[in-house]
Amino acid sequence: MKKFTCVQDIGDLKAALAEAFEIKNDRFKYVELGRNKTLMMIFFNASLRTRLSTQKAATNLGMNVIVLDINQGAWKLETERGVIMDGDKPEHILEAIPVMGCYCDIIGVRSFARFENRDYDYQEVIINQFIKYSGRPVFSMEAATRHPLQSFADLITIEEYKKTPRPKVVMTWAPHPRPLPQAVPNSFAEWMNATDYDFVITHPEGYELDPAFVGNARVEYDQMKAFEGADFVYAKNWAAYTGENYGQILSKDREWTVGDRQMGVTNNAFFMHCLPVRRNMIVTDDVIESAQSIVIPEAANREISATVVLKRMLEGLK
Ligand SMILES: CCC[C@H](NC(C)=O)C(=O)O
Ligand SMILES: NC(=O)OP(=O)(O)O
Repeated sequence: MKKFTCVQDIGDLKAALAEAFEIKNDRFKYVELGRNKTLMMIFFNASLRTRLSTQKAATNLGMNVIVLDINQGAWKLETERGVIMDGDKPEHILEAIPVMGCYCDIIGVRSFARFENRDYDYQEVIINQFIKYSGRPVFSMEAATRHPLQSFADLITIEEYKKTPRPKVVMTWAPHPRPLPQAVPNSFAEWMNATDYDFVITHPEGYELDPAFVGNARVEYDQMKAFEGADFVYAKNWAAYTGENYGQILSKDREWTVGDRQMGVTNNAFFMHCLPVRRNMIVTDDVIESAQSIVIPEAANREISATVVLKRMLEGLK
């Protein structure tokens, strides 16, 4: 595996899930694979789960780990080519990337959408520069348009908890005080569309995601209707994607906050969220604390999805 940025990069999902459950059963089984190999994790944005679970995954495989928070301690990076660098950025990313590649064997990158220009974000400029110039295998720790480590963990979790072969999975928008990226919902939709689940997306009008990610999913503007008979509810906020509204907050309607009212029309659905979550904006205290909430096992599976991806990258180094 040379890159992991999207569902296609993991290949056959059944094989990937089998590998995940094998590792979950014995997460140190491949501890020799990473001996004297170094993972470098590069964060342009904050993180708790990705930072901790990916470092744990690397130690499961016997790897050394270097973590760099670009905005704390490293030189401010110019990322645009052709810019006369007479401002506050002493280093260009096109030098920094191959230099970082000198000190490691595998690179993970977190670089969120900037919401300044939709084309720039959706061309995935930053992570593609790492893929092109680092000389190392690169995986996404959430980029501008996807979060594959999260979505792989979400799939593992649904497979563990589903009570029917083809569960109804509903991804619902919920309100948030800040404009959040479309990466998590895009990615979840991409992975759900790669399964045979009954997948529905529900959100207020104006929050339509990129059709490339929505695919064949059913879109329902009536949240209660969408929730009817659901087996899994996946809640997430995202800023508007379409046209001039890109990156904007169009609604903070707390009628969309997931509570007992909505969960009451489901098929005793499990509640999921990638975390961090704003309680009583995205979901009520009662729902996220209920027996149906699996947000903690979902977060725990981030260690498993990262271990599978790192294992495949290490195997590719041989
Ligand atoms: C895993 C989620 C990361 C990020 N969340 C925030 C709060 O920025 C997002 O919504 O994409
Ligand atoms: N779900 C997730 O990626 O969490 P962090 O942003 O804390 O890494």
